[in-house]
Amino acid sequence: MVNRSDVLDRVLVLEMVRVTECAAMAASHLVGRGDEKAADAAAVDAMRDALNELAFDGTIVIGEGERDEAPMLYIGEKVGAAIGTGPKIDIALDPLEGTTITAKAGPNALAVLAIAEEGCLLNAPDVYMEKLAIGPGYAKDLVSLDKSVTENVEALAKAKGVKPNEIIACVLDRPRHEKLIAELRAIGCGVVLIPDGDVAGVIAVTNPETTVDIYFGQGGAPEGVLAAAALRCVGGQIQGRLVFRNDDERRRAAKWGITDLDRIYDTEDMAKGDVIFAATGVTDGSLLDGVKRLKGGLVTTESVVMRASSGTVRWVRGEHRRSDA
Ligand SMILES: O=P(O)(O)OC[C@H]1O[C@](O)(COP(=O)(O)O)[C@@H](O)[C@@H]1O
Ligand SMILES: [Mn+2]
Repeated sequence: MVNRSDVLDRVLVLEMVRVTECAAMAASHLVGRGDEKAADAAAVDAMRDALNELAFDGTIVIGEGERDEAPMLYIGEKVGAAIGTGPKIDIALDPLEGTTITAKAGPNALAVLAIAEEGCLLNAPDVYMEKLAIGPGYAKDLVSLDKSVTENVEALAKAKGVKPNEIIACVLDRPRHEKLIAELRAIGCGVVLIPDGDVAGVIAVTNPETTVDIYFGQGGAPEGVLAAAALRCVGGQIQGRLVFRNDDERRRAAKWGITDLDRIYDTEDMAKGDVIFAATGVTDGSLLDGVKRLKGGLVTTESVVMRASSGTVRWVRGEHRRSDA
């Protein structure tokens, strides 16, 4: 028998898509307009309004930044229409993952959201995180951030029954990754360089339709938690280690109760319990198509929503006819 809280949870799954759709449609007006801030602000506004319609007591744990630097959807902000009465939900979000991509009309910009019961999502500070991810079906800890890049590629190649030079790695195209890319190329790996958007980059390792086998490199820690939430639902492994460049960043970590600065977090450490992950494409990408504004005022969206407890993944195509879509 389905109990009441299950029904609520299931309704919430589809409501998540409404939230990411709203953010993606708002940002889509600014695709290719060269204004990252305006695109982000539009997505943030729309996502916050949509979250505030939902019957829960939500707390942002991964958001737009700390209270003094983000006017909305800051870490610790309460959202929802049932604050104090509804179920307590922790929320990790990136209303526009790929602000630069959106400004330049590049690929893979997403509106992203993950929710879980209180305490299930890592309170990651907004610093870099070194990431390593592989798809589903491999032994736990087959690869590790404690091993070298070459050792990890060799271990994965052996498990796949291929040669190391047949492995395809995805890496953010940044000067800080020069050594990493050189090491991958020295083994003969294919390196897919992405301009931005490592949430989609990490998820690509789980998708049989992409050629990507492994994800390497440093990106935002918040994006690491969001990617971990997705991998909890579809399988695959991610490891992350926070990267601190100065004392201010170390202080931020302390503020969120992080004392072991060298800790390696695995998928469950970042997102445990019954996690729900939702994303809507803003621009076309490896995971989702972007928002399309068709003749006659029809607006289409493509979204995905997934749930860790059941492993169900739903692809949702939306047609929006409201004049303000
Ligand atoms: O651009 P940087 O500083 O290398 O940071 C990398 C991070 O920025 C992004 O490329 C884009 O994130 P935002 O659009 O949210 O700023 C993330 O996917 C990635 O984790
Ligand atoms: Mn982002």
